Parts: sequence; C-alpha cells; structure tokens
Amino acid sequence: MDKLLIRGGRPLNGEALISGAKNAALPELCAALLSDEPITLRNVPGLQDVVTMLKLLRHMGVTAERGADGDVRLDASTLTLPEAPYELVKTMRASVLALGPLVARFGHARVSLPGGCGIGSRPVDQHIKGLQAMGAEITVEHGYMLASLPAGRTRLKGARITTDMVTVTGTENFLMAAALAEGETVLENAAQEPEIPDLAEMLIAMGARIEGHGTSRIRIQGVERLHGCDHKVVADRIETGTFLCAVAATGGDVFLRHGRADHLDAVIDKLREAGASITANDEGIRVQAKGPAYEHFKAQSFRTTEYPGFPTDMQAQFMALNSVSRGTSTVTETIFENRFMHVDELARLGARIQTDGKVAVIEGVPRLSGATVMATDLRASASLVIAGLVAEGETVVDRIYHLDRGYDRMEDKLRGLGADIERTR
Ligand SMILES: CC(=O)N[C@H]1[C@@H](OP(=O)(O)OP(=O)(O)OC[C@H]2O[C@@H](n3ccc(=O)[nH]c3=O)[C@H](O)[C@@H]2O)O[C@H](CO)[C@@H](O)[C@@H]1O
Ligand SMILES: C=C(OP(=O)(O)O)C(=O)O
Repeated sequence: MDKLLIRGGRPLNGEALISGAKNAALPELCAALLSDEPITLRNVPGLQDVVTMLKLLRHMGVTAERGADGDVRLDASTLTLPEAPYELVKTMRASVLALGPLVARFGHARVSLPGGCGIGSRPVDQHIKGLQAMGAEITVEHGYMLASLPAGRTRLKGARITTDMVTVTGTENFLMAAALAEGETVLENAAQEPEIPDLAEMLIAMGARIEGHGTSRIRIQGVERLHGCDHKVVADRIETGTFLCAVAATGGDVFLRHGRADHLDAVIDKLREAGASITANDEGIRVQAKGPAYEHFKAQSFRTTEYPGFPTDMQAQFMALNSVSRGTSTVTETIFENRFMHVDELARLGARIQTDGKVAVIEGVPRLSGATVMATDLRASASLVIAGLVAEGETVVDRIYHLDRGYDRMEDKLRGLGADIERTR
C-alpha cells in the first residue's frame, strides 16, 4: 500500500498548476450518458475517482478514450448495459450520478448504492424521491437501485422538486435527468456549488434549456435529445484551498495557476484574517505567508455550510493550519456527522484538539513532531500532509489511496514547490 514520506520544515515557493475539479469532472463524465453523440471533456484531472468512473462508463459499453493532455473523449452511442455494479462503485460516492442520466435516456437503470469516504451515513433518499417525482419507479433491492419508467412512458416528466436539505449530487442528478424530461422541472433548494453551474453550462452546450444555475432555484425545460459538446472542466477549488492552507502553514510564496479566488471567498477571507496575503487575477492566485505560523498566524473559528459558506471539503485542511496557529479556535462541522477522523491522527503529530459532537476546539501549538499517521478519508489525508509539511522530522502518511481518489499528483506538485515528500511502499 502506498505511503507518503514527508520531511517537514521547509517553506513552499514557486508555482503549481491547479487541475480540473474532481466534483465537476465526475458528474460531467456521467452527463455524456445523456447523448448518443461524441463528447470531449477537457482539463479532466488525473485522479483515481476519474479512473473508476471511466471504468464504469466502459463497463456500460461507452467508448472512452483518455489523452495525455487531460482530454477525455466519450461516445455513449455504443452503450448496451445501463448498470453500475457494486464492485466498480464501492469506493466512489459519485457513482450515484449515473442514475439520473441512465433513467432519463434509456428508461431503466440498475445502480449500486454508492460507497465513498466514511464521513457520514450519506443516504441517497433525496435522489430517489426527486427522480420518483419525475415519474421514475425506483426500488432498492440487494443493495441496488432499480429504476424504470411506468409502462407506456418513454420519458421522465418535469416536476417541482424541493429537497429536504441542500444536496450537491442530488441537484446534479435532477439537472441531468430533467434535461431530457418532458416539460418543465423546477429545482427548489438547489445546491449552488460552482460545480453545478459548470455542469449546467456543459448541458447547455449539449442543447439543454436551463436557467438559474448558481442560484437556489433552477428551471429546466426538457428537450427530446441532447447533442455532443466540447467542455472544459472548471478548476478545482478544493485543491486550490488545500494548497493555500499548506502555504499558510509552512510559510512561503506560491502562485496557483488557474486557481479561482471567486470560488473560495469564505476560505480566502479566513486565511486573510489569519495572516496570509492573498492576491488574485485572471490567471490564478498568489499566496504569501510568513513562517512559522505560530508567530504570524492567528487561529480562525468557522462553521462549514453549503456554498457560498465555508466548504466541508476544506474543514480538515484548515484545521491542520489552526493546529499550528496562535490561539484557540472552534470548528463546527454541520454537513457530515463523522468528519473529524483526522483529529486523532493530527494529535499523533502533537496537535491539541478536543471534539464534542459536531464541534472541535483546537489550541494552537508552536510545533508538531513527525510520526506515522493513517489517512482515513480524502480530505483527512490532505490535512495530514499539511501537518507533515510543518512537523519536525519524518512523517509517514499511510493509506494514501484515499488521497489519490481526489488529488492529481499532489506529492509531485508539492515537491515542485520545495517540499521534501516522496511516495513509498
Ligand atoms: C462527488 C461530490 O460532488 N461530492 C461532494 C458532494 O457530496 P454529496 O453530493 O454526496 O453531498 P450532499 O450535498 O448530497 O450531502 C449533504 C448532506 O445531505 C445528506 N443527504 C444527501 C443526499 C440524500 O439523498 N440524503 C441525505 O441525507 C448527506 O448525508 C449530507 O449530510 O457534496 C459534499 C458537500 O459539499 C462534498 O463534501 C462532496 O465532496
Ligand atoms: C467527500 C468528498 O468526496 P466524495 O463525495 O466523492 O466522497 C470530497 O471530495 O471531499
């Protein structure tokens, strides 16, 4: 099993290239299921979830070719098997995104209940409820969602869908299904994460009629068919935020090419309040930080909420920064019920953190000391890497298959910035 070996204590300097967003690329790969014409996706990140999604699409019979340059060419005209088996989706939450497109285009689908990080129970009841409102008949049997249309119907029908909570992949599933449904669909309480408008723009390029994406009410007028398109995946705001926190924690001066500051307001505000200097232009984001963090950074309290609030996917990484900043901070996780698994591992490096339910209280310490730690989920892994970059001596981060799910060559990018980090077995 791969591990990362980090010798901490070096500042980060130079330039890193931000990849396309995992959470945009995955729904957009599924959107190719909606058309029988070729689709080109550009800027697709090189990460394990993309490999898994391509395997899944190929299993269905989709032709999927990956270029060396981040381009992926897809052709779903060859699809024969509208199913997502457990063996292929057990590691990946985003597999649920096959359900909406498959039932919309083929009238039936068999999709395993998804896996993914163990950060909470993560039910898919809202996905099922919304697609049922659009006329799909869905049962859950033997771990699979079996969806079909009632006899005599060939298309889903438009509906007004109000979810019990804001759900990102739920909104994406409805958006894709509604694009091919008969009539109008209105999504109330829709997620506004930047990956949603990016998916909507791709669907519009395919001929979909969508308004209001990026707000909490999205209107979709269904069309009979969607055509091919050429779409570039938006930059990964969570990868960007992870690097911002890493530089803040280690000190240094880094330009994150393609990073989008306008997608990270909540995180950047906190980083500035903490002590980082951050400037942005059309080409990317520059972060400058004086080290050591304990002398120059003030710990920041925050609570995670839906976009545009502070992203839950940045909570662990910012907690690593708070661990080495001066002062006591409070972090409240409101989206997932089990997203503090990094706390015990950060403690092994010397962090002082106490949790009580959804609240963690962090007392900043002047130094961390290297140790062997275990990655437990994707962003927890990233927080351990950040802590390892700061810690004195050697840190080994074990089980980095979690990290590989969602980061594109993270250790190469960090090494390019001056970090002493290598992959070992
Ligand atoms: C592939 C992808 O894009 N993953 C992101 C997506 O996950 P994902 O789309 O799975 O997260 P949701 O926005 O759906 O989850 C929000 C909350 O709603 C709950 N819920 C959701 C759906 C449902 O049917 N029933 C239900 O109870 C979840 O358990 C969670 O507590 O958004 C999360 C929240 O920003 C991010 O952390 C993930 O990185
Ligand atoms: C939780 C995450 O991913 P997923 O929804 O794919 O498990 C994440 O990206 O932090």
